[in-house]
Amino acid sequence: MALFAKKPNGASPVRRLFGETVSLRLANNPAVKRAKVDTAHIYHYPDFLDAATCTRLCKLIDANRRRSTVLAAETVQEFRTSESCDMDRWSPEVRPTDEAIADLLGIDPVHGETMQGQRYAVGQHFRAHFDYFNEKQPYWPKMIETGGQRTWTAMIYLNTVEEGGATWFPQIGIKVAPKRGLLLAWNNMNPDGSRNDQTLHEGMPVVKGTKYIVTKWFREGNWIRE
Ligand SMILES: O=C(O)CCC(=O)C(=O)O
Ligand SMILES: [Fe+2]
Repeated sequence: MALFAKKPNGASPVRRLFGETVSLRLANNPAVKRAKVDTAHIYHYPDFLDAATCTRLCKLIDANRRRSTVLAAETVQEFRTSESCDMDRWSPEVRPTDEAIADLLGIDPVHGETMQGQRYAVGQHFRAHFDYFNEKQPYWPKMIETGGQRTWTAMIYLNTVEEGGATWFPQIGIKVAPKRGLLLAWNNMNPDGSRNDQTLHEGMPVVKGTKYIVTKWFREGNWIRE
């Protein structure tokens, strides 16, 4: 059985299994609530991260930020206007949070990409996009080498934004306002392991204040190589 599916909609047993096992684990965690939609698996965990850790991670992002990028480079200027930084998983400041996210989801940390910190100033945004990869794009062979398709996304809001900056899922009508310590996680796949286009989402422009988040994407294969 090929690990990386060739079917047009991307359905695969590996992707299906990630959906099932992680959903089951989250459903059995009393601190976690599932959003009331049928067409995607989206979960909230309020106060997942304590205030002191949130503040430390914000400072780390401030110290290391650079202009954010996207894979389809031609649209970068207006598409994702935030600043980002890679959060070194082996650093003592990052590692406990990085591993706590993987543990919450029950995913072996080797599947997790390097966690990304993001900072949005007033007016900055991340336009509607999918976190899963488009397997028809020229970048896909490179993604196979680094662990294949993205399955789950987990993000944590590191501060409460005065106004704006919500994460909006326009297809399913969910808007999540940034709240310090809140973790949001969703499966980018359907239950059969195909790509779920209902997971389209946007980081809306910040209206007042600054927004800090960390995002962690999990791959179907190994991101970390021996
Ligand atoms: O900023 C947000 O609310 C969304 C961020 C996002 O979609 C991502 O990092 O993939
Ligand atoms: Fe995203």
